[in-house]
Amino acid sequence: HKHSTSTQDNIVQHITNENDGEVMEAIDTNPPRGTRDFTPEDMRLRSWLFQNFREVSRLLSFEEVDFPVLESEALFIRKAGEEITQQLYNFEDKGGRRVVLRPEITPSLARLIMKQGKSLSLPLKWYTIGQCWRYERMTRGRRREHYQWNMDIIGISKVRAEAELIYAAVLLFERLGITASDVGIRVSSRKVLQAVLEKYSIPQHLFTKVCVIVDKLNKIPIDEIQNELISVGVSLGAVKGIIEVLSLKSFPELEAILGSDKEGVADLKKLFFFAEDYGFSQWIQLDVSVVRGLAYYTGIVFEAFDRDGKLRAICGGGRYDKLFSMFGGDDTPACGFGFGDAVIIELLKDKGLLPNLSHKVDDIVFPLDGELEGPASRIASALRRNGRSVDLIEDKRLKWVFKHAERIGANRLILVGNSEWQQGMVRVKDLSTREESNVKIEELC
Ligand SMILES: CC(=O)Nc1cnc2ccccc2c1
Repeated sequence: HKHSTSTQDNIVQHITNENDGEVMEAIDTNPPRGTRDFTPEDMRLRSWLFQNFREVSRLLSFEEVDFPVLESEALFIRKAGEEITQQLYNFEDKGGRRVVLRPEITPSLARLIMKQGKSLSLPLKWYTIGQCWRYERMTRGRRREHYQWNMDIIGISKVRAEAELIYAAVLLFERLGITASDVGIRVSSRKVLQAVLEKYSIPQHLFTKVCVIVDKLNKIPIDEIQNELISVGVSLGAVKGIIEVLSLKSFPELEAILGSDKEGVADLKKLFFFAEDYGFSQWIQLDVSVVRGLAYYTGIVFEAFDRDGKLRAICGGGRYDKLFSMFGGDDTPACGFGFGDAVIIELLKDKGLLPNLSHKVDDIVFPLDGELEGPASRIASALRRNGRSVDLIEDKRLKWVFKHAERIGANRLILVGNSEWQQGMVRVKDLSTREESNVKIEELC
């Protein structure tokens, strides 16, 4: 009989084996809360997406790098109240070290650049695809891990770098069949917000906190935003001014408020100018409400969104010229973006753009009776050495083998039979033309 006790996190069933009364614990087959397994079908879709990330990185001459998922907690301790630093998946290891499962990639990248110091010749264009973690109360049932494609350009201070990054994202979208009518990219610059703070003579040290709060616009009610701004020390007049500027959507409006000589406005105008040459003008729009929620952005910031407004941001990034000096390093200009593996898949589903990926095998090799298993292995081995993927079958009935061949979409079914083998032949059924023929072993390729 079964009697099960269930706890929140893992259901463990005690199956009492009546024969010898021994309790055999059945493991909980679910992965840890907020994490996913990838079945072969899931993995084909993920690999297809990641292959596209890699191809775009190659097209833009980015080099692949990688970092440990485990990092020192110190790398992510920031005082700006970001959600990402309030949900650190942190713990103390057996050596008493404070460590985390990284919530993002950029700090690790900065760490490696600093570690390599003068030996690196700038500029660098690096990319990685890595799993990131957060620990949030499961009340929201959100995932605790996702994979992110990160693209970063280190050592270029001009806006051309941001144009390359936005172009990379656009190229990825186009490769997946997504168009500028499906997705837009909101672009702004934190220097615009900085100009507003100066206009209201708000002290510089509030800049990062204001950005993190303002990033929650359109996510939490406007009066909560105002309260949070006031609570960090922004005057009511300045709060009104900030909210007003954030609603601007055109350069004339922006210049009317800030003047056209402002660095932030000039940067954005350059970006929109470059967009013409790159061919991504249709994708971008000025939207001053975009600040992104990470403390270290200092200049242009951008995020891709679905024009139906059903999904969270698809990807996002910006310039972070102060991150290296924050870590005690030189003032190295940098910009980059992160592109998650979850929202993009939801978008592709909504647009009917999910690819139909099946398990591909070139040949199925099947010995028609027991003592032909040796020859069958010999044939499979020769074919594999020639680069063909082979599924060598045994202990199955021929009926099953035919169905299996159809199911996994093999190109050829190679049957090793006695009489044919005596003449150095095998029977080959081409599964696309359905032709059957006897083929010499050496002609099998
Ligand atoms: C849609 C989704 O899975 N978002 C997600 C999931 N896990 C994360 C883990 C760390 C940082 C951000 C994350 C974001």
